[in-house]
Amino acid sequence: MRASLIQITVDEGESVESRRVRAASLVRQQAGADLVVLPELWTTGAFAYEEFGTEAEPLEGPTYEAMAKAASDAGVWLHAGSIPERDPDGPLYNTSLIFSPSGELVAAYRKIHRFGFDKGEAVLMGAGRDLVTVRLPGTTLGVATCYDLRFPELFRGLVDAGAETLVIPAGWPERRRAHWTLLAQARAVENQAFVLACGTAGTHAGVPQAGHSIVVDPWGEVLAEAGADEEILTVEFDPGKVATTREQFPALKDRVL
Ligand SMILES: NC(=O)CCC(=O)C(=O)O
Repeated sequence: MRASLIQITVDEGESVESRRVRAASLVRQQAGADLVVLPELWTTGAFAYEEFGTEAEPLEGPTYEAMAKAASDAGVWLHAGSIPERDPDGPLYNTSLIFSPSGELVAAYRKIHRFGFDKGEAVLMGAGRDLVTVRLPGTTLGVATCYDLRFPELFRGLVDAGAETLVIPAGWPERRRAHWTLLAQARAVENQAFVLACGTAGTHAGVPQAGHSIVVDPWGEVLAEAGADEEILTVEFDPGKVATTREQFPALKDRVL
């Protein structure tokens, strides 16, 4: 399976519309990949709290339209990262969109753990409730978003629902880059699953981004890691390694709780 993680730059020097057009073009350039991944809140920036309200879109808004078309033009499964979603009957949500190679929306995931403690996303957005998995030929994706990475019980739930490849779009800051790498490897090892974690480059709202998108295999080996700048991280992996790792080192079977 070939996956491309698009570590796009998110900064104030580019308009949301221009970045949307550029992201769609980058997705189209990945034709031939099986799965393409974009980061969290790449239209606004994950820390650009003041823009969440002004740039929020309905689920089937401009980013949905652009990404559905890009997925079908490229013929790829697309985890299009997340958007600030405006629910007509409720609050904003940090919502990930996943498209099939024909451009159909196959899943939407509203981020469960909101970041910011008593400010930012934690107060501006509502919390999702539902775990989301997506069946692809050869593997089942389990999806989570950025701060979710710190909550291992969410990933256990995804594994119980059949997840073998954990896809985590993020807008992780440089300040806590060591946590990002460590937690990505931990989630891979403890769940004996692939982890595909895609961050952003650049600086927005004064927060330098870590970049360093990473792909980890079920044994915890780092298969590929990006630098800090905009980059397409492409990796080939064998989804069958999840089953062999779980068979040869059956720690998941020893769960007591
Ligand atoms: N956008 C986020 O969820 C940021 C998470 C983060 O900075 C952290 O967990 O540290």
